[in-house]
Amino acid sequence: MRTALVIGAGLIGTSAALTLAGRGVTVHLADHDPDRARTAAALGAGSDEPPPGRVDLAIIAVPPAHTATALAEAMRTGTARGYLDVASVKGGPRRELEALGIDLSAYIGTHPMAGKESSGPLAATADLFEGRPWVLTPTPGTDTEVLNLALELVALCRAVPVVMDADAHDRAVALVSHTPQLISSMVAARLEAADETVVRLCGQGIRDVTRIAASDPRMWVEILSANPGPVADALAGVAADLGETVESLRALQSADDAKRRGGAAGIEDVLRRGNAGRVRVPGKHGEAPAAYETVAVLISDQPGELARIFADAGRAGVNIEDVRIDHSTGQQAGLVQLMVGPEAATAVSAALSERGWSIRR
Ligand SMILES: NC(=O)C1=CN([C@@H]2O[C@H](COP(=O)(O)OP(=O)(O)OC[C@H]3O[C@@H](n4cnc5c(N)ncnc54)[C@H](O)[C@@H]3O)[C@@H](O)[C@H]2O)C=CC1
Ligand SMILES: O=C(O)C(=O)Cc1ccc(O)cc1
Repeated sequence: MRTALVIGAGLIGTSAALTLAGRGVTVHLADHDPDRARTAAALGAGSDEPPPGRVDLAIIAVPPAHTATALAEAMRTGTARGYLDVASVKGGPRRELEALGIDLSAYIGTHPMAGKESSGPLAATADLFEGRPWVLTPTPGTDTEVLNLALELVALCRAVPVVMDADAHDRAVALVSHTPQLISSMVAARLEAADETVVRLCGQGIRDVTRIAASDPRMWVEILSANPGPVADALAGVAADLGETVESLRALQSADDAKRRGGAAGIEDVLRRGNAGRVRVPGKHGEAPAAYETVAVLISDQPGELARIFADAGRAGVNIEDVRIDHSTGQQAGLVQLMVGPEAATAVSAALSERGWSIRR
């Protein structure tokens, strides 16, 4: 692929454009808000001038409700050899395109399983898709050349291609993405009216559970509106667990021993099923989840502290797999949790202690 046109210079479009531009592809950026295309161009994601001729690949990265019309318009003008979209739902946009009576052989629906709670070009990063699944939904009518262009994009982004049927994709993301978004929002919504003295006790657990509650509601209304049935089914499963858990908790307040035992068993059951589900969540590059060890290091709240820890761990030859920062309210200190392979935990603790860091294991 030598040339690409990205339509929709937001988080996903600009991230793909940054990656392609960094790998030598000539990228053009378009957005119905010209400021967005200009910002993406200023970040090094390509040019905000229209392409001089036909490009190899047009990437449509606009909100789901606008995806089919943006695709149809680009296809009508013959902008590219191949066309793909990245919308979070796949069945709806395809059916809309079919209803418009357009020849879909040059189109493939795709979905990178990577994103963020923030949107727009300023949130984009060139490594957003690295190691993440990128779903491709070819049909028997998809041109091989177009499938190959999509595979090339996925490879350039160092993502992992996963071929699926569009409707199977929508049922899958209802469970692993759309329902979690709603649950995260619902947990965070409980905090809206909570007293400040309560909110200041928030620790890492609620931060983890509510990160995606910061996502753009308009975008999510569009995503959920395009996948309501599968999401309602998945959410009904959660609602059943919620109902049973409330009953178990009420039983724990009973004066009757047997009822209390039943309540504890109910709670234990949902927690154990949670453990069993959690171990199935794949690790960093899609492989089985790694059992990392956590080394917690106390840092003072000063510029450059994190860089010093990383440099000291690097000097000890240790690969940091993941990192988390706990800020203590009202204190000029925080706890950095370094996730490392089990074989590296002792070495990194020793090396950091030697350099004067305070370790909490
Ligand atoms: N945000 C996320 O984490 C993920 C989003 N997606 C999908 O990627 C697509 C884009 O999402 P984001 O980049 O997050 O949104 P965004 O809000 O950051 O960017 C969307 C851009 O499209 C532009 N736009 C809207 N309608 C347009 C039109 N008709 N023509 C040209 N430009 C238009 C907007 O001005 C905006 O700059 C959506 O379909 C979303 O479902 C896929 C994976 C992850
Ligand atoms: O922020 C995260 O971790 C996400 O998982 C974001 C996300 C949002 C929408 C998608 O269609 C795919 C991924």
